[in-house]
Amino acid sequence: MISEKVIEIKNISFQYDREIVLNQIHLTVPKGSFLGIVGPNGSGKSTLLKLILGLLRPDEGEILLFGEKQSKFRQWERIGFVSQKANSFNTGFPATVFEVVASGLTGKLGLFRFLRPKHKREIIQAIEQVGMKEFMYRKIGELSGGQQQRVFIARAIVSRPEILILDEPTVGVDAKNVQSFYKILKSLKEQRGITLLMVSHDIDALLSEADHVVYLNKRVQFYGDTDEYKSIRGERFSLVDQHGS
Ligand SMILES: Nc1ncnc2c1ncn2[C@@H]1O[C@H](COP(=O)(O)OP(=O)(O)OP(=O)(O)O)[C@@H](O)[C@H]1O
Repeated sequence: MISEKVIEIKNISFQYDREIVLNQIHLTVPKGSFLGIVGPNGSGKSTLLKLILGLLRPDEGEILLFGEKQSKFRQWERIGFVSQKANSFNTGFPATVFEVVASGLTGKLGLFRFLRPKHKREIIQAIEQVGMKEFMYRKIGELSGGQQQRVFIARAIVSRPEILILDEPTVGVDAKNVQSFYKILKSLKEQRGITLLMVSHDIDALLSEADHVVYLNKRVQFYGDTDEYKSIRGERFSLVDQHGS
C-alpha cells in the first residue's frame, strides 16, 4: 500500500541573516504518522515548522501540502498549530474556555459571524476530547498551565485539522499533565487519523509516542523509525547541549 504524503519538503534552504539555518532539507510526512523532531538548540526545528506553516518563505526549494504547492495552498484550516503557551497567549485575557476554543473556528467562519448550533456542538466536542468539559465556562487565566495547554489543543482541533503541528507544547507542564497530554494526542491519532508533527526537548516522552523521528542539525541527519533512532542515538546524535541537560 502506498501511503499518502500530507507534507513534502523538497530541498528547502533558509537563512534569516547571513547564516544558513536550514540547508537542503528533504522530508516527506506520511498521513497518520506521529513525527518527532529533535536536535540541539538553534538547529532550526522551530524555523522548519514556521516554513511548513507558511509564516516564513524558503530561499530555495518547495513545500507541498496535501500534494499542493504551498504558495497556492489556501485550506489552512486543515492544519492546526499549538505552540508553547507562554509565548502565544496573554492568559490575563478575560475569555472563557468556550470562547478561546471558539476562536479556533473564526478562520472558517469569519470573525463576526454568529455561531450556529452545529458550531457550538463542535466546540463542546473539542473541549470534551481534551477532558475540559467541567471547566467550559471558567476563565482561561484561572486554569493551571497543563489545563490551559489542553484548551489550546482543543482550539487547534476544533476546525478538525488533518495535521497538528506542535512546537514544544509541554514546556512548563508537570509530569502528570504531560502524560495526559500525550494520551490526548494518541486518541486524536487513533480516532481522527490526524498526522502529528512535534518538536520537544522532552526527548524521552516524545520518543515513547512518536513513530518516526527527524534529527535536525541544519540538515536532516536522521529520518526514520523511532526504534532505529533509539538504537543508534547515543553514538551518533548528541543532544547534550539542550537547555543545559
Ligand atoms: N527571527 C529570527 N531572526 C534571526 N535569527 C533567528 C530568528 N529566529 C531564529 N533565528 C536563529 O536561527 C537559528 C535556528 O533557530 P530555531 O529557533 O529554528 O532553532 P530551534 O532548533 O528551534 O532551537 P531551540 O531548540 O533552542 O528552540 C538559531 O541560530 C537562531 O538564533
